This record gives sequence, structure tokens and C-alpha cells, in this order.
Amino acid sequence: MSISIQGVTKRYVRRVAPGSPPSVTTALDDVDLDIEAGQFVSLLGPSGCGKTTLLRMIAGLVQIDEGRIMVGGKAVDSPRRDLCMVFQSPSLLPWRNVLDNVAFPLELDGMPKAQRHQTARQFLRLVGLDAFAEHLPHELSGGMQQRVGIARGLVRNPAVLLMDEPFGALDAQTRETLQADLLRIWDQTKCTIVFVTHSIDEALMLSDRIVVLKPRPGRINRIIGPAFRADRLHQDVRLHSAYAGEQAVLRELLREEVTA
Ligand SMILES: Nc1ncnc2c1ncn2[C@@H]1O[C@H](COP(=O)(O)OP(=O)(O)OP(=O)(O)O)[C@@H](O)[C@H]1O
Repeated sequence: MSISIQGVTKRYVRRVAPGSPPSVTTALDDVDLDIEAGQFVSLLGPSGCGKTTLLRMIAGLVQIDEGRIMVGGKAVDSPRRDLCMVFQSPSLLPWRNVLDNVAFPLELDGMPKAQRHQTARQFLRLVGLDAFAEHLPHELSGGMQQRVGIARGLVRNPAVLLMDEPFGALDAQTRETLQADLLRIWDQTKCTIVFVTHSIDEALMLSDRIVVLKPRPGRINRIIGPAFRADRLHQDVRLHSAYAGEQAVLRELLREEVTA
């Protein structure tokens, strides 16, 4: 499903004490962005540039002040079944086993138990955890828990997967494995992915396009389509001749923002 962000502005208004003048933060200012169906797009930028706000607005979780966001040709004004969000912490239900955690959204939809378990097992297989279906969340590593979170996100077959630093809390080795898994899953499911990250390397490894944002107010600074995007499913893109150059460009863009 395509995503079209048209002239989107978001202001947060805070009043420290009743009657005090409001303090306004313009988190995003007149942002335009078009994402084709099936693309993998990363949002990259320094802290406070509005990445999470933009993602939550696409998900229908944060109200848009000006402009509009169309997903699959329909304006987003509330959370939708065909859009799914995956957070840094998977927030699994600790008393439910892995299978029932993944099946939970289907239970909310009223799907009968046998059918939802069958569907949940299919997605557990996709994330490589079918052998852990009966385990409780605390019996799994952080990386495995995040895989459960991804399986739960995918179980309703969303057309759009919105991911907010999903691997930010993981060690480097686990993170790399999950990045490779995510690319494989993306290739199999053909869903559109919008992925928030602080990591230049993660953005380069995963994305068709990297949207670099700048803060105060949040705006798009540059959009980069890595030269090796067609190869990234099959080989380590860090070995590509263009990798170091693109990494340097992104580093420079982020450094400019931090210095500013
Ligand atoms: N609920 C809120 N109320 C007030 N201000 C907010 C709220 N949420 C975000 N902001 C402000 O909006 C701006 C953008 O925040 P946002 O979390 O979208 O940025 P971010 O790029 O995701 O940051 P980070 O990388 O640190 O997670 C920041 O200045 C933040 O302080």
C-alpha cells in the first residue's frame, strides 16, 4: 500500500502551569513524502527531529494539525487494521505463551481458537520461533522476544508495517541477525515498511530510500536511495564499493545537524 504525506505539520502545545503562556514545539513542519507500495523506507535523523511523531501520525495514533496522510488512497484519521506498529520494546503479555501472544490480535478480532493458532504458528515459523510456541516470554532472549513482537505485528497481514527503532535495545550480533530476517520477511510479505532508526548502517543495510530529517522544526533534509539497494537481500552491502561513500554522506548530514 502506498503512503502519501502531504504538507503535514504537527505542533505540541504544553502549559507548565494553569494560566501560564503555552510553550509550542513544532515537531514537524510542512512535510511532504511519497512512499510507493512495497518500499522499505527508513527515517533517520538526530533526536527530536520528529521521526516517532511522523510514524505515529501514519499509524493514526497522533492527530495531524495541518495537511493529510493518505495510506492506500484513504486519509488516516484513526488507527487502522491494515497498519501495524512495532515498538522498541515488544510489550508481550507475560502470562501468555508465545503462541497466544502472537495470536492475541486475532483473538481481539473474534477468530476461533484453532484458526488463530494455525495462523499464529505460520508467523512463528516465519520468524524462526516455531519451536518456542509454548514458552513464556520471560524464557526468551531479548532478540527472541522482539521476533515474537514482529510475528504479532504481521499476524493480521498488514499492508504497512511501521517500526520504531525495533532493534535499538539489542546487542550488535542479534541486531544484525534480525535485520537479515526482517529483509527476508519483507521480501516474502511484500508489505510497505517505514522504519525509524538512529543507525546509519542499519538504514543503509535495510532501505530502498533513506529520509534524513532535521530538527526544530522537523523537516526533510535529504532523501537518499542507496546505490546497492537491489543487492541487499543477497549480499553484505558493506562490501559494495558505494557503501563507504554513502555512509560518509549520511554521517556528514547528521553531523551538520548536531553541530547546528
Ligand atoms: N507528547 C508530546 N508533548 C510535547 N512535545 C512532544 C511530545 N512528543 C514529542 N514531542 C516533541 O516533539 C519533538 C519531536 O519528537 P519525536 O519524539 O517525534 O522525535 P524523534 O526524532 O523520534 O526523537 P528520538 O530520536 O529522540 O526518539 C521533540 O522536540 C519532542 O520533545
